[in-house]
Amino acid sequence: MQILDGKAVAAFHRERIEQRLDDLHERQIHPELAILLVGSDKPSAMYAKSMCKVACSMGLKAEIYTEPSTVRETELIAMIEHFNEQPSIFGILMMMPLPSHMNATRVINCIDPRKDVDGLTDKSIADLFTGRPGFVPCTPRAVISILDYYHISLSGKEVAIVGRSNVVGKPLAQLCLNRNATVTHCHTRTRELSKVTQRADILISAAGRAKLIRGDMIKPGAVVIDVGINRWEGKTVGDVDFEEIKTIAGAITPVPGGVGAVTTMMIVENVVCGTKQTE
Ligand SMILES: Nc1nc(=O)c2c([nH]1)NC[C@@H]1CN(c3ccc(C(=O)N[C@@H](CCC(=O)O)C(=O)O)cc3)C=[N+]21
Repeated sequence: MQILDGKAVAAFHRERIEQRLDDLHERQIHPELAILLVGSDKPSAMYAKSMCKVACSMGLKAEIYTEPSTVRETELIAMIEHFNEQPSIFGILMMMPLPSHMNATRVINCIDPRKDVDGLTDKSIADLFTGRPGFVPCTPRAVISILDYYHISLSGKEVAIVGRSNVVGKPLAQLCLNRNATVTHCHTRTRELSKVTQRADILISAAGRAKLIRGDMIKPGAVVIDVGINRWEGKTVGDVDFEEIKTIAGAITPVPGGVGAVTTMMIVENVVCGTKQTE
């Protein structure tokens, strides 16, 4: 069984992105990333922290703006509008999910699409769905980027995606379709989930539930991509029961050190390199 090493993938992209950032600095352009963290969602706090660490290590200025979950929607929108107007800010990253008392769609769509580095606005979503250039959400991009690095083709493959969030599951299905995969999209109401997952050549779990994917759910030799971030006995684990599947799967991304490690690099790339063609 092969470990798909996210750190190696991130390192592969790092040099080119740093070069681009150096070029900008030489031209006296100093891009900044504004990270908005609302409430106390653990994965979001973890992401914000590693995002800052990676950005700083590469010479990209990144700042976390933390607000309590009780912050008013109007106040949050005012912050976004301020970032929209500030020329030094190239990217605005809104951590999801937002507290339930807010209208997340309304808040997100206040982000200037030119600064929407995580591809969350309606404009970015429409661009992705119709194949126009635009910002693509970074976690799904990280998944594709890992498959590309290891030369795992999606074309004609049976792909099962578990989880249908707007940040991960839905855009990921679109990216896999663009690569000519046959996509089955599973979720909490899917009946006989294991029957569907057993068919998959590539199984991607983004459900956010520890030990959801067990050994008897995968096809021998399948590629398993674990996007989950969960706490289990004080440790960070994915959705996949690693011990159970390690003798059955052909390849797997670990948590940590898998998809998450690449996601942060994709954000930096979006901030310093601008929009990408739909992948
Ligand atoms: N708009 C938005 N986009 C997201 O992509 C998004 C989000 N909101 N909200 C929260 C989740 C969570 N998430 C993580 C990404 C990277 C790591 C990460 O860097 N993990 C490293 C280090 C983990 C560690 O410190 O142990 C690793 O897996 O190797 C973690 C979590 C992105 N999310």
